[in-house]
Amino acid sequence: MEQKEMDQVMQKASVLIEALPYIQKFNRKIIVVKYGGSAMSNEELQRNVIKDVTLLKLVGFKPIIVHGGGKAISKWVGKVGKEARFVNGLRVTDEETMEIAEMVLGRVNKNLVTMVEELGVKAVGISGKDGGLLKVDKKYADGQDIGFVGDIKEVDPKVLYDLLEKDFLPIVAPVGLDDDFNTYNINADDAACAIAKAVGADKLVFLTDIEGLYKDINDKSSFISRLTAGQAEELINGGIIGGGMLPKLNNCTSAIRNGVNRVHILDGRVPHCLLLEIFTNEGVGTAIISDDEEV
Ligand SMILES: NC(=[NH2+])NCCC[C@H](N)C(=O)O
Repeated sequence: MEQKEMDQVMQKASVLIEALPYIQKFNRKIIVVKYGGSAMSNEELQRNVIKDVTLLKLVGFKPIIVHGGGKAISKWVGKVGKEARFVNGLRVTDEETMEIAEMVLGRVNKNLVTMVEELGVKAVGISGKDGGLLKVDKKYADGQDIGFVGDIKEVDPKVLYDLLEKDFLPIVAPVGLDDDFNTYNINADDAACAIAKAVGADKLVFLTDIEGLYKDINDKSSFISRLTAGQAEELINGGIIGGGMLPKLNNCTSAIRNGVNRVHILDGRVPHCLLLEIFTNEGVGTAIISDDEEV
């Protein structure tokens, strides 16, 4: 073999060897993946995400996917001649909108199941209604009634444990029931976070539309690769984190405070970001770790 070829072979081998300690460490561990945003927008990105999650499963992790509806809910709401309305980023959800959201999420859910099945892994798609997984209260936006938007008040993880034990890959659509068995739409980030806490996940991963956290959003060199939950709370309290990132980061710290080992914010637009984050030392996104770990 020529030297150049030899180098290439060694490079490939070292990538695989770098993964070894993580494969050992996360064996049989639960990892919750929130799948939403742009990573859902085209089929190629979808297949990449599904391949990554399936690979995680095949090397011995126990992944759970919690997904959103992407742009599809607004599209279908528009098709029936309704205008999508949001208050503080929350979709105003009347009965008809809820009906559409549940249908769209059901379809997205089964598409994801199909993609996993195509790769030879058994997946089961459920919503938060199944097995009483997600119980909600009605949520208000600044005191305003925004319809069937739910705040998770209780998670019963039994159905997920049963599926994992039987070696199925659970795929969850964020829909839940209130005490009167009305149907509610739930923010997928909130659902993923609540589920990760309830099942005692080792990792919670958010696939988002940004690279991760920045100290200064206008300065690309201020990217934060790792920080502790305490440091994240300092950023939150210091008003450094704005807009859509704030609720996400609150979910991250809440997960760590409730027993999840690490939370990762990844750019879902980067192909195979999940594998790059989990199987390499440096990762590609932002890892939020517990306070007793070293940054
Ligand atoms: N963004 C980072 N610094 N990531 C580090 C990831 C380390 C390791 N692969 C893990 O999953 O825990």
